[in-house]
Amino acid sequence: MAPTLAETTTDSFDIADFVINQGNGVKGLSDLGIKSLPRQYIQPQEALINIIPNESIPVIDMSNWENDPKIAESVCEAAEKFGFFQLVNHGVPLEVLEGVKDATHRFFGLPAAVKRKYSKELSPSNSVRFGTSFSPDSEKALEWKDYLSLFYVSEEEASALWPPECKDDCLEYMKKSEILCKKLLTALMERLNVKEIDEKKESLLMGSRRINLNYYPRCPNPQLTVGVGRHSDVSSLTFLLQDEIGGLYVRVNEGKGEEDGWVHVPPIEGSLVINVGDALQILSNGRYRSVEHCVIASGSKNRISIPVFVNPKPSDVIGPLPEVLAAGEKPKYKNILYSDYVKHFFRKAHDGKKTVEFAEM
Ligand SMILES: CC(C)(COP(=O)(O)OP(=O)(O)OC[C@H]1O[C@@H](n2cnc3c(N)ncnc32)[C@H](O)[C@@H]1OP(=O)(O)O)[C@@H](O)C(=O)NCCC(=O)NCCSC(=O)/C=C/c1ccc(O)cc1
Ligand SMILES: O=C(O)CCC(=O)C(=O)O
Ligand SMILES: [Fe+2]
Repeated sequence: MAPTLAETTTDSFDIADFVINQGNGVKGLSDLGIKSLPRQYIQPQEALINIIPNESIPVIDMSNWENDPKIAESVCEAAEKFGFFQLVNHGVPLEVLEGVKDATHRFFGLPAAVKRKYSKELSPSNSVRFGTSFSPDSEKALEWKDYLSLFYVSEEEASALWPPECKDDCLEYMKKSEILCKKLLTALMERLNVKEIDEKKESLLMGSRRINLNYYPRCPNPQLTVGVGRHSDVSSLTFLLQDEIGGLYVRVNEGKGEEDGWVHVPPIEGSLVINVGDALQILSNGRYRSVEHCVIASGSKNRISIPVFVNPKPSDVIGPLPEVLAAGEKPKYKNILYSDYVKHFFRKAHDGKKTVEFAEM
């Protein structure tokens, strides 16, 4: 039985057990109507960020992509300079975006006992996982986020194992965003002198995909905690769909002499946020940048976001591409097995851009 509000303010109530083990998540806590943030969620001061107003990441209109080469150029420039941009008129149908947002609300609206069936301990497969926070065993403070993470192996596996409340919408979104993904990667590769995406390159760039459904419930003291701590993604590219609430921040001006800080990514209806991940930073020998970002939950509303991580295959060895090194550039990264890289990322708490040190020469 769910605890009463009075019980939640006493030490006799085991927050971690309620949130993590019983599958209630932070949604369960928030739904209880707690008035202050439990101490387990209070982040150390250094996790809190300096927000820069009046700056933003580029917004790129793709309507004339086929006829105007400047649009591809602005994508590549944004990937070099910011590692983050928003796309409008990107060709993924709006009803598909709405469908996957509705599916996310449907999934998180299920009873805890149903969602718990997909937890690490009970899930029928490693490719389906419901959880809370990022890496609860290794974090000093927990994160204010619940998630469902679905690794795509095949249509058949997804049909058999993904939760029926969301599988069709997730698959449709992944299918419809693939065309866009190929367009962006082709343009990004041309700039690196990679003229053709052959089978091997296709595997390195988009050999595996994972979709996460993120749920950040209303939070009593959002300034004291994080929805997601500062991190860069380990993907090649991430396609992020967010709802209208806002709360995603991206680091700008790091090491550039200007004010180092974080800018908000304002929700734009129908848009997709694209960011470069560590795998593309490594493949491009640092030319495209995977940039730190984090999420602050809302004090008044429940927020959802849906990233699709487009990645190398777990069995691929990644390192700087030969085309990039052809002109004599020194490699900044060694060759590493991609699944080792991802395991290293998942084993620790979020720690900004430290993951990539694992691949440095
Ligand atoms: C190494 C993987 C991830 C799992 O392989 P496995 O053989 O099933 O290995 P394990 O089940 O032993 O999982 C390794 C560790 O990763 C953990 N893990 C296994 N999936 C998960 C999971 N979705 N979530 C968070 N821990 C997990 C898992 O709990 C385990 O930790 P530990 O038990 O402490 O040893 C394998 O699927 C793989 O190589 N995948 C490559 C494709 C891939 O998933 N790429 C990552 C794209 S995700 C990305 O860019 C960003 C994600 C992200 C996510 C949340 C954020 O807050 C921010 C960013
Ligand atoms: O919720 C968001 O806006 C971003 C989430 C994120 O960075 C992630 O899941 O990797
Ligand atoms: Fe991320």
